[in-house]
Amino acid sequence: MATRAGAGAAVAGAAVVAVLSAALMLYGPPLDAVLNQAFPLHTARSVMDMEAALQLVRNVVPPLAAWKHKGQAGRIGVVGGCPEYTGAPYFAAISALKVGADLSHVFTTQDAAPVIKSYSPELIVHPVLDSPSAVQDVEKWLPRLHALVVGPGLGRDDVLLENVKGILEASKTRGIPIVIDADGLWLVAQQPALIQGYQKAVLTPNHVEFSRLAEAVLGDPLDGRDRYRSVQRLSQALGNVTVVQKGEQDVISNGGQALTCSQEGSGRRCGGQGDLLSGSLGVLAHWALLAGPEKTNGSSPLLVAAFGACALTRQCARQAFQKHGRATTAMDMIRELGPAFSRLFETSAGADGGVAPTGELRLPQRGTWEWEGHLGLRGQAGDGTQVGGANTAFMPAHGAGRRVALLREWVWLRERSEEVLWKQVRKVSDEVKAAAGPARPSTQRLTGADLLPGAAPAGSTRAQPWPRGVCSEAAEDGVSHEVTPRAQEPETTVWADVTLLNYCVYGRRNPFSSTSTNTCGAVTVWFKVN
Ligand SMILES: NC(=O)C1=CN([C@@H]2O[C@H](COP(=O)(O)OP(=O)(O)OC[C@H]3O[C@@H](n4cnc5c(N)ncnc54)[C@H](OP(=O)(O)O)[C@@H]3O)[C@@H](O)[C@H]2O)[C@@H](O)CC1
Ligand SMILES: Nc1ncnc2c1ncn2[C@@H]1O[C@H](COP(=O)(O)OP(=O)(O)OP(=O)(O)O)[C@@H](O)[C@H]1O
Repeated sequence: MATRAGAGAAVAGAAVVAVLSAALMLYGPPLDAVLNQAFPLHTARSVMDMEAALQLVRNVVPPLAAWKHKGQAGRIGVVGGCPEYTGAPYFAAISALKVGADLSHVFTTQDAAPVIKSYSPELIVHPVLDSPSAVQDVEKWLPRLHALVVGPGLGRDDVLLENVKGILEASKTRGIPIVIDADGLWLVAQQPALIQGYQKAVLTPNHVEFSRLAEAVLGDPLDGRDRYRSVQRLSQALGNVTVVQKGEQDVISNGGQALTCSQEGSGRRCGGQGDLLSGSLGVLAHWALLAGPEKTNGSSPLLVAAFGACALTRQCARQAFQKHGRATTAMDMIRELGPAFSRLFETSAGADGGVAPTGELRLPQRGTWEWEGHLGLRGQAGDGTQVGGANTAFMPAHGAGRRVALLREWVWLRERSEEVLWKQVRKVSDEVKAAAGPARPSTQRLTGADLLPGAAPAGSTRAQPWPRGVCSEAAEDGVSHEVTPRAQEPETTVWADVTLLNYCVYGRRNPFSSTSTNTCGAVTVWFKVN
């Protein structure tokens, strides 16, 4: 697992504010390989471990697509909330939506329901949990739900816990993935048989909840010296349910495999972070099980999902803390879910139509990986000789979404100078021309035929910059293209010391500008981080 410090060391000091797409391998290495490197716990994790595990998560994220209908990306149910705790189920349910579920239901008590509804019109809130017919009321919805999150803000009222017991039994019968957190874990500690052997369950205990479970199930208090072993033992004793022990590092195990997540978070421990995690995990668990071990290279989908949710929560914490410091609350973290998700799990080079995210350049280890990036230019697009001005790219996304992602990619190399970059591009261009003939520029209206399949260097993970035809469709799709105000651009700066390997350029008249001389274009560059 990566430490950001490690990444920071590799990129220290500087200056690329960019959105560059990481052309990572479609499938990462087998999780076993990651796991083998992930322990012992006290060893520092490398960027490669981090990237490998994150890549497995990326593999299970479904593409956004025009042909999909509402609900296909996930319908999640949160069972929890009581008059005292209305925030927790809200945090979990809204997090599920923001991670990408289409619909998020909350099953709560009659008193808590209007309060939770009042927080958000986006949640579907059922005031049923304290009703005598609670189990049947929830059961009616189960066929439509892809995952349940049980416990946030539930409290410990006996009637509610009894109802939740019935809901758990009904959900298990239907094979629904269940994330159990907070007071749901209290219930499990009282009656471990409830989830014994149910391998679609994920438990997400904090320190106290873990100790309680360990005592109940293993008869031991927590062995703080060997968290990995404790988590593994608890998981095994429960029949290989997945356990996520949250803490300074999150330790995840299904009894066989184990993984740690030490993604940089923040020092702020405000309440609600666990709710964000459990709601996010509900969605990721559904996606991962749907994708299956094929997409996780044979490894446990729930382990991968849990890792993804931990990394995401911690990334939200980190981003929120950068903005709000000590004042950070769970809501601030939830607002970061979109950008954090993009940063960790979406790449503009994704073959499945994901719109390019905003975010920082994710740098690989020095000297090891090859990347593809897209550098925008305005001015005379083409052979790269007249560049300057705003550095804006219309970058076609791929696949079904057919949207044009407008990216403002500001690239500074060392001196924060575009000119340095373009000198590099020209230099590489000359080398490429010498070796293989010129890249063919186009300043015409872009059509599929104008796409320049610049030769990817040997071993490139993508054969050509983007699929033929997509650009022309994108240009004609009538989407309105707005320039993102600069102020909204991410301010993250990272240093890239790169060697450019190859590039190709395309350009066309800018259909969104009244100035006839204004062209826009993009260049795909393959480069290596030194
Ligand atoms: N806005 C809302 O509606 C929110 C509602 N929430 C809901 O509240 C309900 C109760 O959940 P809970 O976590 O407060 O109860 P529980 O597990 O009994 O802990 C009690 C005590 O254990 C300790 N302690 C806790 N963590 C620890 C750690 N890592 N390491 C060490 N010690 C630790 C700490 O003890 P202290 O330090 O105070 O002595 C703590 O006070 C539950 O339904 C939840 O969903 C929350 O989601 C937040 C937002
Ligand atoms: N010391 C820490 N350093 C960094 N991240 C942490 C630390 N402790 C917990 N976290 C992260 O915070 C998130 C929530 O964990 P936490 O232990 O706060 O859960 P919780 O007590 O169940 O939360 P809630 O307040 O929602 O009930 C997890 O993603 C975890 O990785």
